[in-house]
Amino acid sequence: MLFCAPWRKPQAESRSLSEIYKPPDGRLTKDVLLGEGGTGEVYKGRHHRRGVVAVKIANISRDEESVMRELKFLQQFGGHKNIASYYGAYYRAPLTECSSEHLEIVLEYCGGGSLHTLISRTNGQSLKETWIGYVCKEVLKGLHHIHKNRAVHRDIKSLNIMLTETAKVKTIDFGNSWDLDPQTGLCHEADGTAHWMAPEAIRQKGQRLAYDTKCDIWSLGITAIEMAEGKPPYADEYPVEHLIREAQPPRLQSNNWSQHFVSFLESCLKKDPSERGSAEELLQHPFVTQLPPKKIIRAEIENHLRTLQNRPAKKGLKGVALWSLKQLWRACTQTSAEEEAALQMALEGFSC
Ligand SMILES: Nc1ncnc2c1ncn2[C@@H]1O[C@H](COP(=O)(O)OP(=O)(O)OP(=O)(O)O)[C@@H](O)[C@H]1O
Repeated sequence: MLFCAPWRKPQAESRSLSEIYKPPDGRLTKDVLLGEGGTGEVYKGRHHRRGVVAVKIANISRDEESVMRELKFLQQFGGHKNIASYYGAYYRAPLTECSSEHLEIVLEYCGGGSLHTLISRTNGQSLKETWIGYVCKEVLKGLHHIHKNRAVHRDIKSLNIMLTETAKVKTIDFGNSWDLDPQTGLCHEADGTAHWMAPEAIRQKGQRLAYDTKCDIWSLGITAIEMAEGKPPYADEYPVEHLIREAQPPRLQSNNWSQHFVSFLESCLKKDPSERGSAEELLQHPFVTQLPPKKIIRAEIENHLRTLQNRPAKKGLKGVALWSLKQLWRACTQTSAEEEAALQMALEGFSC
């Protein structure tokens, strides 16, 4: 019996990848490295028609099937406004006999960085509750679209949620995504990142897995805790799988969060997936329906992203001290408005 429909190369596409995807031939240039994952590196680049883009370099010699599966999901879902757009892919032949074939996947550039970076570079590693509500709402919209089409993302976490420079929220990385079985609506393959994985998606010895779209909702709940507390529950525990399966669902540590937030999390983190809210249901939850106007929240986040961009990345105390001294020196040589801004940044540098 077929459960998770495995990806198969369509009949019409039994041609070689070099025939399906053309070489870039000067249409695509790569610039700075944006990030690195299991699939390969992601660069900021320039496409002759799209302008600034992100370029994901996927090694097809290593795992062609998973790259092609990711491409399929990008093509299918990249049109949604909460999913990074897919613009196309180019083929790169191996440079030598021993090197690998690559696909250069061209994506919408998310210039605000990952949600993970936003959390880790914010003082106290805790985001404002309205920002958490806004991010959850935008991710839920993307998930609703994916789930409606009978697929699961299976790797929702702060590293796979990106922000544009204007604080729009975009889900990335469909490398773990999977189509649900058309008959049962279930998936039986174990995959995901341990701390964010739903209890039912964790394989136990001798047990057959069976889970559905609700696994993404659990991962979103864990991501909401990450936004509030800077890390997922049991962050320092390895392995964590037995805790996720056996312990009570995680809760927020502080009592300072609103009842709406607490209740939203309870709906995301029900251990029994049939009691967990769906994306569609959670989009009606007051935690995300009673937010201040989106344009206000986006302006706040956009402003914060700009401040972070002007601040050095964490380089240890010495790096921060040196940078802050430079800012102080600049403050002494500038006009009063610039002086105040530079002083503010210098002080923030010491606390970041
Ligand atoms: N569209 C984008 N715009 C800007 N940066 C991006 C974009 N896509 C990816 N990145 C950066 O590259 C990193 C790796 O991307 P991605 O998660 O897609 O790679 P991966 O190899 O599939 O990772 P994983 O090992 O989690 O499967 C991201 O965390 C992010 O920092």
